[in-house]
Amino acid sequence: MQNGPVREAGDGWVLVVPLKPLRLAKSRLAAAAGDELRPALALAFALDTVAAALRCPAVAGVLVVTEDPAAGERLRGLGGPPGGTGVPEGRVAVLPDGPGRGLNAAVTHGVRAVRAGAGPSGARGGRAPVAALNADLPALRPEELARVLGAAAGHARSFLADAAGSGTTLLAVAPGTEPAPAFGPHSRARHLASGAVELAPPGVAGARQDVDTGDDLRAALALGAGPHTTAAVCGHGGEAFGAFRRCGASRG
Ligand SMILES: Nc1nc2c(ncn2[C@@H]2O[C@H](COP(=O)(O)OP(=O)(O)OP(=O)(O)O)[C@@H](O)[C@H]2O)c(=O)[nH]1
Ligand SMILES: C=C(OP(=O)(O)O)C(=O)O
Repeated sequence: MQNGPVREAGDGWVLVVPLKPLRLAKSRLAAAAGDELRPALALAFALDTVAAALRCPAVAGVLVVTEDPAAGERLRGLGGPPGGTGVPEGRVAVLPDGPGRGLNAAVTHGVRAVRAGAGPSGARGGRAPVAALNADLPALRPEELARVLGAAAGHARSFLADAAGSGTTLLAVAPGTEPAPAFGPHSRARHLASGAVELAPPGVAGARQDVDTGDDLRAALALGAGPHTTAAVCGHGGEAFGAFRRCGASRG
C-alpha cells in the first residue's frame, strides 16, 4: 500500500475521520448488500477514503475516531509503521470515541485531541487546520481532496455538501475555530445556517459521493472506487451492484 510522500512534521491539514463500529455501520446498505457483506464494505470504504487522503499532499495525517479497535488497526496500518514512512509515529492515529457518543461528539472529540497534540505524526497540534471527513467516500481521489482543502483554506469554517445535496462529507476549520459539527440527515442546511461557508470547487465528484445505499454504491463504482471497495464488491457478487465489467479493473 502506498503511504504517500514523506512529510516534514508541521505542514498540512489533519483529517478527523469518524468511523462507526463495523458491526453497526452502513445499516442502510443492508437491504442491498446483506449483513455479511455490509461490515466488509464499511471497512473497505474507510480504507479507500483514508488511503486517498494520505496520498493528498495537503494532508499531514489522519486521526480516526472509532470504538472499533480492529477497524482502527487496519486503518492505522495505512499510515505506515513507526518510523517506517520517515515520520516517528506513522501518519494515521486512532482514538476511541469520546463521551456523548454519536457522530458529532466523535468529531468534536477528535478535533480537541488533535489540538491537544494527540493527533497523528506530522500534525501541528493547535496550529493545524483540521477537517472532519466522513469514512464512506470510496471514490475519493487525492487531487479532489487537494481542491477541497485548497478552497477551505480561505475560510474559518467551511463544508462540502454530499452528492445528494442534502448532507455533508467534509467540515473544515481553521486553528482557533470551534468545529460545531452538525452532521446527520439534512446537515447541509444546518451547516449553512450555522454560518459555515459552502465550498464549491469544480471536479470533486468523488469527494461528494458518500455511500449510504446500494444506489450510492453503484454511483461510486461508476466514478471509480478505490481498490478495497472494488475487491470487496467483486469478491461478493459484483453483479448486484452492476460492477461486472469493473471487477478485476481496480483503480489502484
Ligand atoms: N466514531 C463514530 N463515527 C460515527 C458514528 N456514527 C456515524 N459515524 C461515522 O460518520 C460518518 C457518516 O455517518 P453515516 O453516513 O450515517 O454512516 P453510518 O452511520 O455507518 O450509516 P447508517 O448506519 O446507514 O446510518 C461515517 O464515517 C460513519 O462511520 C459514531 O457514533 N461514532
Ligand atoms: C452524516 C451524514 O451523512 P448521511 O446522510 O450519510 O448519514 C451527513 O450528511 O451529515
